[in-house]
Amino acid sequence: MHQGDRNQLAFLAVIGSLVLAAYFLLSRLYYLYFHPLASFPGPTNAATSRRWIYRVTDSGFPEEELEWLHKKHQTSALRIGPNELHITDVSKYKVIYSQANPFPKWGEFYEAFNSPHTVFTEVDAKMHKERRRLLNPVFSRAGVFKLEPIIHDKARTMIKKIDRLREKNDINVYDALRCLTTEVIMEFAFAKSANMLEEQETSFESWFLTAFDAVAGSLWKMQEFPLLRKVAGCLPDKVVERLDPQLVNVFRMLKYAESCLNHYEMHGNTTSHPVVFEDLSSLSHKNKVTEALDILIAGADTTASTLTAGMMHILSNPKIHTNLVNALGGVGAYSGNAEVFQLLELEKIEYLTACVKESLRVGMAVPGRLPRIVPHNAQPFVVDDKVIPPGSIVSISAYTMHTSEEIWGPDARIFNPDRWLKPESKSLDQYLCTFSKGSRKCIGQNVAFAEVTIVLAYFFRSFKMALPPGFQPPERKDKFTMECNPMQSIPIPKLHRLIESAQSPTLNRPAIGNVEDAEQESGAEISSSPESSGLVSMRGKGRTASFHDSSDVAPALLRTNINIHIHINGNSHIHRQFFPCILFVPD
Ligand code: HEM
Repeated sequence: MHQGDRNQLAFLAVIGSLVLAAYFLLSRLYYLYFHPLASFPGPTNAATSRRWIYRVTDSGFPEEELEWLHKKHQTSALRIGPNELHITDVSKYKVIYSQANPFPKWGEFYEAFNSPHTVFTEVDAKMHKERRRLLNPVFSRAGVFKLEPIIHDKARTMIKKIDRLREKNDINVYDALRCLTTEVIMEFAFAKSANMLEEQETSFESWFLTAFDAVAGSLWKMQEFPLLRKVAGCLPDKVVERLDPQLVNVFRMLKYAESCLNHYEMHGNTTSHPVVFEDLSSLSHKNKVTEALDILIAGADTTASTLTAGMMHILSNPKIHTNLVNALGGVGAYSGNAEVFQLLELEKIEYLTACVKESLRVGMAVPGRLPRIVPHNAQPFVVDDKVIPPGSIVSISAYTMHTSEEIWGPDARIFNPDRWLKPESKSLDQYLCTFSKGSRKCIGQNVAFAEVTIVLAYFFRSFKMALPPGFQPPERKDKFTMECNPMQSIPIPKLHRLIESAQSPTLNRPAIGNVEDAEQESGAEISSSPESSGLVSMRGKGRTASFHDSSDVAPALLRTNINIHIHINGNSHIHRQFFPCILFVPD
């Protein structure tokens, strides 16, 4: 190359870099000072690039970070992306997620689920309405009653297996529940079950759960790198498998869904209950498979994580535990006779329903953002006396709704079934946002409600249960739906440890009501540190955990058998946890 050519290339490289630098600088200036959302407070990095929210989302449980930032900036409309606000004004929930005029779903977010035009991902209101009309009957209350025998059948299989294994093997309750809920929805969506509950002789492991974890694990990456998603979508399966071996199970899952549809198309519905395929006859083969698979993914882990969280909370408070067992007629009342547990009967047990609702509230399986676009040609959307420009992306999280003291009172974060049993409690239903609200609310909520009710009844009538002393809870992970970090899932300890736990004074103690009591109980020191914006800081012996406020600390102490060492850094990197480990105490 001539010297002249080299000079020219160097010149072009310098100009290119300058143009790029000017572009970044100008776009930063635009987003910070001239964008329609420029006047809304939030972290600077969030205003200029979406990387900030991807990073926070990927960190595990973004809602706590957002809550802290709302407090820090003293705002109900926090800027969390160049064009996105997170809202905490709870009165606006029904405006965004309304029945008559809902704000439309933000397409880019839902594209990452890689299931275009299903009832869950469809952005176009008309097309969504049409698909929902097809599916509504099978998800109705009448449809759920027809599905009820399947739930009993699967619950009995699970209980029997736990009973068989509990003396010799560790049992992971979270996995057991995931197998159960997946199988129920499979029967419902595919007219066939993969027999996950019995897949392994001595555990509840299943290739299907591995596939689920792979799907959930890749979701935020798919959000962050839409190009990667598009490229991966064009590559042959074999190449994708090579790039990410975990995806083998995902393809296996797709193939399984397809084989179920083929079976259904050849033999028709051979079950005694309605199945989703029946309502989808007008769709193409491919769309039927995607819809059924989406319903399976939407309904399986969500219900299992709610159940797991609910059981942990119930077991962590002896009073609630005893009340529930008594309301159900005592442990051992289950005699293997399914008649005892008919849903209609169970729904009359007020304390059980209260525990179900509280499990759905506190153990919300979809705690995070459900992003929507502020519509044009509508009433101005005003938060903090500021009009939010049409075209902006907004959301109010279930986490925000369910931790609101304005709605639930000072014990908003505490698992308290009694809140549902007061004369005025009926009005609280409108604030239970676990399933979202309006025209895009969960179509499977009747199914989920039935499953949680029936399975809690089976567990608490079949076994004496207790949390083990001093176990390490797994990290809570929000991957759109709540997951336990599989690496940290703790198995149920073997029988010789049950005696120890049954004698543990912690398990018989009433809930500790406040920080002073908690300090006394634990011998640990609890303090509020100003640099962490009122978050609770606590030092003691043992392991590390973090809590958002003092009301969280007391029940946590009880649950974790106290010797915990809590510290919170200025950045409020918080790991609040729930516990998939439950002991089965022999009668
Ligand atoms: C405790 C269990 C469950 C929770 C917490 C839950 C939560 C939710 C939430 C929050 C949404 C709205 C999502 C959004 O706006 O992006 C939703 C939608 C949906 N859920 Fe559920 N769900 C549960 C169980 C189920 C079950 C059992 C099924 C199926 C059998 C199901 C199927 C669906 C479907 C198909 C949608 C999309 C509805 C639409 O957009 O019209 N879910 N769910």
